Amino acid sequence: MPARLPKPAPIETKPLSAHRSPGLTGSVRVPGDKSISHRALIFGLLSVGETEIEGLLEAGDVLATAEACRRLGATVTRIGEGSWRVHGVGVGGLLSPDGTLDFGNAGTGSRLMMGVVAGHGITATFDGDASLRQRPMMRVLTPLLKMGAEIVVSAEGNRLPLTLRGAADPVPISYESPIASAQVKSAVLLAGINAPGETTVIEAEATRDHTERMLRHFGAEVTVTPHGAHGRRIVLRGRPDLKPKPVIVPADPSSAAFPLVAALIVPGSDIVIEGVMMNPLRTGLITTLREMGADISEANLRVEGGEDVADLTARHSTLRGVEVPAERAPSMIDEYPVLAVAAAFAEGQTHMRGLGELRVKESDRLAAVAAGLAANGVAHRIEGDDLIVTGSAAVPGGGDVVTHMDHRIAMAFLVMGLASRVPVRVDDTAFIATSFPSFIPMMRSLGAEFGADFGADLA
Ligand SMILES: O=C(O)C1=C[C@@H](OP(=O)(O)O)[C@@H](O)[C@H](O)C1
Ligand SMILES: C=C(OP(=O)(O)O)C(=O)O
Repeated sequence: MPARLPKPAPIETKPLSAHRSPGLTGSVRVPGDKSISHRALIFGLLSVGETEIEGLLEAGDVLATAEACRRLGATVTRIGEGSWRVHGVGVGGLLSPDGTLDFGNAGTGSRLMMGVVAGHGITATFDGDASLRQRPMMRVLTPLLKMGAEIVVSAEGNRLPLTLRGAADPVPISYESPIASAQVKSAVLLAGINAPGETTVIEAEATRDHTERMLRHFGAEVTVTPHGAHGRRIVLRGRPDLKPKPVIVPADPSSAAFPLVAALIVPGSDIVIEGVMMNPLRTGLITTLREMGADISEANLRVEGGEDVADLTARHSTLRGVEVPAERAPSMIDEYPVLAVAAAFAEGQTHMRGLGELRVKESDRLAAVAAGLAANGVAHRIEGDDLIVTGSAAVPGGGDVVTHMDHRIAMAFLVMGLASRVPVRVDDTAFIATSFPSFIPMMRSLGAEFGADFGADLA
């Protein structure tokens, strides 16, 4: 009998305040990359035999994908901390699951698995929490329907809950994605695995390439060529014989972003974040922070699990506002909430361009960030899809931040409170467990001061 999967912690509202802290010091390793963790489980499902995964992110979003893989026929076993085995059934061997696949808060898990189901002659019902039920699914369903999948039933606007009938013989397509989205690209490629011939995705802006890398790692033939100024053309030869391969998951740069920015804004800080993935399609935040004057250095550059990783040292820095070009957005799409916090502490104006996609994340992040900045006395404005923040080293703070079921909003504003004059309160930290369950204790280990005191008396 396989060991039972750990269940995601029950969600209850957990408010928290972050207080001006002494300099952060010490060395930490943030958990495994969320994007790679989802994909490692899915590729384990799609290969016949045993895939060993080390460093898997054990957080709500990924545990939901693990459970979905199990219901589609894989045996998924936790061996020890971050150490997992997936005994997969292989392409073509998937089963129609009993009951609903519940993806909780996870856009990536649900959309990638829609690609998997679309490429198999099976039927599955997808659901999620109130945040995921709001998120657009047609972006992945449009190409998947062209490949032969059918929507059996769905909530209004083709949102979740949704039942998808896959194609036993998916049609290979060439798809020019109108959105810069690794989830869309990945859904098409995952469906294309079971299609005869070549499935092509053309993206105008290069997005994270973990699916392409993992396809190759598991034995598929993928060619990637430049397309236009910033884009790529990805061609997958269908029906590869995927073979299980060990996966080592590097530390998540999107999680590292929080201690990184905290060290830059809290005076006296000097921290090390070990083994952070430095895939250039994920390092837009580091590029931007350095342009702002951040003291971030890389040491022990090495390759782990097929990805470049480095130990990052970050020290308190005097930051200045910069222009952040729209074409950089895909390489730092999840980092804008915490970049906005860095911008609040930077002298002058930081102009972040092309943030339309932030409106359809776990919350409307453009609106949630703007509301959080307003609550904490930070001058800012939204112009179209741009966010413009006018910062200064002295951020008032004192705000009550509404997190809207969004882990990154919660973590970003807790980071702000570590350096603002008056503590910052967030209404709910429960969703941090979807991507970074150890965030609060890890930040405390560096010297961050949080309280549980949620009330008007703090100011
Ligand atoms: O493919 C992935 O693993 C992800 C892609 C991004 O979403 P989009 O594809 O919607 O940009 C990102 O925001 C998400 O956290 C993870
Ligand atoms: C957008 C995110 O994730 P997802 O789309 O998987 O919910 C995120 O983690 O910031």
